[in-house]
Amino acid sequence: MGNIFRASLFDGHTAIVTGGGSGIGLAIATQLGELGARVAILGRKAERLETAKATLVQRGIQVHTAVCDIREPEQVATFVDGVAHALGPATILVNNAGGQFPTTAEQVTARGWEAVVRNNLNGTFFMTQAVATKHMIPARRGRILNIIANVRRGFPGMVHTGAARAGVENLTKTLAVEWAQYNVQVNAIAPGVIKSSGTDQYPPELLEVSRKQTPAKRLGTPEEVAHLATYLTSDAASFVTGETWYIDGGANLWGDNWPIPDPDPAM
Ligand SMILES: CCC/C=C/C(=O)SCCNC(=O)CCNC(=O)[C@H](O)C(C)(C)COP(=O)([O-])OP(=O)([O-])OC[C@H]1O[C@@H](n2cnc3c(N)ncnc32)[C@H](O)[C@@H]1OP(=O)([O-])[O-]
Ligand SMILES: NC(=O)C1=CN([C@@H]2O[C@H](COP(=O)(O)OP(=O)(O)OC[C@H]3O[C@@H](n4cnc5c(N)ncnc54)[C@H](OP(=O)(O)O)[C@@H]3O)[C@@H](O)[C@H]2O)C=CC1
Repeated sequence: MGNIFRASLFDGHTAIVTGGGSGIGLAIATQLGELGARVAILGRKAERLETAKATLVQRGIQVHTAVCDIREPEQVATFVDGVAHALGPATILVNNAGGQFPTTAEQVTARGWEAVVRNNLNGTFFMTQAVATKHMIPARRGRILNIIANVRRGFPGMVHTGAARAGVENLTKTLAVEWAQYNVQVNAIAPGVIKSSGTDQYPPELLEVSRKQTPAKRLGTPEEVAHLATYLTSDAASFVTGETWYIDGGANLWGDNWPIPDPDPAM
């Protein structure tokens, strides 16, 4: 599918896309950049960022990259200041960095729980607070978009990420209200199962179950998520705030979210 948006839509904007070095984040960074935004991406792996930067620059996009772990507030502050210096204050923030691993609730260790909650909930808040206070609130202008997951019916099989993403969904509502006075809109996207560099790490049989459980009978693409992100960060959505937008081929309405093991017959 081609791009339905106006080429100069984001002229004069600076967009931060966390985790913009791969998958959904890179698709969003590409689309915002192709529509005129200057783009800043971060991640933990320098090599991944360099490869993504080359792709974006090849498309004529002005890019800033820096290694940053969103779980560390000092690194976040340094990154956000670096963006202002390199590209100007951010008008758009897409909190896309995150992830987890499949586990039963009985088996998850304290360190595993903490790693996932820190990544998805703490990291999103640290980045949001820094960008809003340093760039958006002083300018009285900003769009924040949080990428979460399908948590409508809990997240059996990934209890840690379900709890963390539900936290981000609630954060989205709270900040939409608190920051409406500053002309900062805050929304969330809940993707279903998307074929990406992220899900390529999951066992193919799990993804096949998800495909069958999706009414559309296919997985989504990063570009489809990027189209929704473009709408929600554009002026077309200037009266939209505090909402979570599902993009999942109907998956949240039907079928198992993610397969959980059958009961152990010995128990
Ligand atoms: C249906 C929708 C599908 C959604 C798809 C997507 O989201 S696609 C996107 C997918 N993309 C992503 O998910 C990318 C981002 N995700 C990540 O970087 C990791 O998943 C992370 C969030 C755990 C952080 O990692 P990190 O390197 O900072 O963490 P760390 O090394 O410090 O580990 C801390 C503790 O975590 C535990 N533990 C860790 N891994 C596993 C495991 N596989 N197995 C079991 N346990 C695991 C372990 O207890 C460990 O403690 P230990 O044993 O060392 O004492
Ligand atoms: N694909 C799917 O089906 C779904 C994905 N999602 C979510 O969408 C987002 C993008 O996923 P996707 O593109 O598929 O997967 P990827 O694994 O490709 O993307 C995750 C990105 O986040 C970065 N990242 C992870 N942790 C940190 C951290 N602590 N600090 C900075 N950067 C970090 C990674 O870079 P690096 O490793 O270099 O740090 C990577 O670029 C994730 O939050 C994911 O959980 C939600 C629902 C479904």
